[in-house]
Amino acid sequence: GRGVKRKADDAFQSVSGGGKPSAHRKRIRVAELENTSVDADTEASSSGGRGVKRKADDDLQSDSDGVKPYALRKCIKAAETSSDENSRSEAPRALKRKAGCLDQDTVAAKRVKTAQIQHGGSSKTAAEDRSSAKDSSAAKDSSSAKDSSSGSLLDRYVLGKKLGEGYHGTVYLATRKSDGQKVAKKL
Ligand SMILES: Nc1ncnc2c1ncn2[C@@H]1O[C@H](COP(=O)(O)OP(=O)(O)OP(=O)(O)O)[C@@H](O)[C@H]1O
Repeated sequence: GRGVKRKADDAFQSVSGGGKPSAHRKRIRVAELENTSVDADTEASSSGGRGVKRKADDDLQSDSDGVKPYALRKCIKAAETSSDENSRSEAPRALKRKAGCLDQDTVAAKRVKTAQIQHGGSSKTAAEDRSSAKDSSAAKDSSSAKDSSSGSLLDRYVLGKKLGEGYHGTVYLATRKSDGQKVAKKL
């Protein structure tokens, strides 16, 4: 309750206190925080007390690392929050997603979905999607070195439609003659 009220007051001050220089306003805020530090500690178990303490830390941080870009500061804050709350695994995942770091499974699953859409869809489950994606990328990886220079590729695979284009080549849907497995082949 108190934390929320103080936060609202701070926000009001920062909007309406345009006349005061910011250094002066900061000093006032630090003085306020120092005066209420005992309160903040005793209230540590309630949400208001923690909020005040965290806000004070944030303010100090934004003073010291003013040169860091906004996104970087946000990342640092999220990382700190996650280390504060050890039991939560959401924050690192969110960070990863934010940074655009998709793991390999996700990328493979996306690719299979793309292929399915192009072929009019199928009734495979997500698990099957993933495993077949792995199969196709494994097949692509293991055979590309051998096949690129030899003419044996067409002996072992029946090439299908074009799936897409990368920087280093074009990817085709292919069927392995030996077992009928559909794979993605990059030529
Ligand atoms: N297994 C797959 N299923 C469906 N489509 C695929 C598959 N693999 C690749 N593609 C399609 O082919 C395109 C090119 O794939 P590729 O793996 O060559 O991409 P890339 O890694 O960007 O290329 P490069 O390695 O040459 O830079 C993809 O964007 C995708 O549309």
